[in-house]
Amino acid sequence: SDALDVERIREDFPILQREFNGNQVVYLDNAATTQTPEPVIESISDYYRNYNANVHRGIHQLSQEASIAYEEAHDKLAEFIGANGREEMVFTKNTTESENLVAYAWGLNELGPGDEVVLSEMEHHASLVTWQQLGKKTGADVKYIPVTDEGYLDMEAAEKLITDDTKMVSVVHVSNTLGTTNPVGELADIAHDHDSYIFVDGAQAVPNRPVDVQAIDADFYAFSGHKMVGPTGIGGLYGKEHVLEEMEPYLYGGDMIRKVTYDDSTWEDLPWKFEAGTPNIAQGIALAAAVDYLEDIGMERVQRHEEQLAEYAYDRLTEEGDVEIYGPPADDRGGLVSFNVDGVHAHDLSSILNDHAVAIRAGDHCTQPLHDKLGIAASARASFYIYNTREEIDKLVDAVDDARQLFAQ
Ligand SMILES: Cc1ncc(COP(=O)(O)O)c(CN[C@@H](CS)C(=O)O)c1O
Repeated sequence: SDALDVERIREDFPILQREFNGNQVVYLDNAATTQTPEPVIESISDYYRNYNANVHRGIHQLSQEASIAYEEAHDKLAEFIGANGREEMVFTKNTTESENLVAYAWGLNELGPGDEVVLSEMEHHASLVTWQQLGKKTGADVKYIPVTDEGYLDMEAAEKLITDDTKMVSVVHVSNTLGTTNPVGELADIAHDHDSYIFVDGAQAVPNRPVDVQAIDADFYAFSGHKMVGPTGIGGLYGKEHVLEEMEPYLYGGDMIRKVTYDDSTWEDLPWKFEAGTPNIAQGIALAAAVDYLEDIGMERVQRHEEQLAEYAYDRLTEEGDVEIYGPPADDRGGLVSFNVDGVHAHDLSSILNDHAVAIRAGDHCTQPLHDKLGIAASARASFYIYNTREEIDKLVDAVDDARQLFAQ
């Protein structure tokens, strides 16, 4: 069948065999971070065991091998997201650093009073706080595209908010709280009609579905390796080559320079101009192994699997009539559900679920303003990935029922 082989995949994740209080772990916190399969773990060990060296073409064999592997990882990630090549694929620590890189390397130099940055009300703090603070530093105004009651962006409002004063639109591709998929291609068109850049936060999209940054026509696109079965400490910033060429470096130091004198310096080619100092070499190489792992499954299959689980979870969780789920309908959301159970605080719920070895997230998921807008202090969130099953969702629902019995009397 065209479905992915979950049982085969689960064999690559020994952590899923762990048991707490006699219960096998049910890991449903994949929007926070995903687990790491053996081939990715092995790629890290293999690097340190067999060809650990500093990169950028030292003159000895080990450095050559490490340099080539690290550089070719850029090619693989570029291809994975539809970029033209490594020149458009900067490795960063994570999505947060990618947002900050553009805010400081571009925003600080280009924004000033009278300029506007347009965000959405569902932005993650990585984008929202970054551009909010850049606005304060530069005098630029920050505006927010409203989110409708159904959890979608109000596109009529977006058309009005994005004007010739807009210099940057920064929007999330898939919301980590609502599960909404935003029309980022349409937003890119609107932004470009007004000569604005668009930055797309793809932290919850690159791991979960096919992404083509050129089809979207994003000027910048960010993602994190640890959310796509890669290690922590590595992420990506896609930028159109001509845009990155015009940008000043973000961090200065070794590797990012071409010539240095006491008076001035010149910069390396892209993407190295934005990768100062010794990079996370093993993590970059392992991120390429993560791409191999996901491409072996197929991103269309990954997306379909996750979305079917989210739909099943939505339907099961709402059977009792006392659960509110935030965001779009069951059949129009990414692989996560954020919810509350009447009479049970999200933190109490997650604690009871933990007694059942069911791992979810509770809190604001780094979208506090959105929670304020929803009128809730916190929500519980279950997020699914390639190794989750319907049986695990049944365990989630049973544990929720246990909490309901305990708290909602
Ligand atoms: C949409 C979105 N944008 C940016 C980030 C930040 O990713 P970093 O790798 O931490 O830099 C995240 C990570 N969201 C985690 C931690 S708050 C979650 O539990 O939802 C995200 O979901």
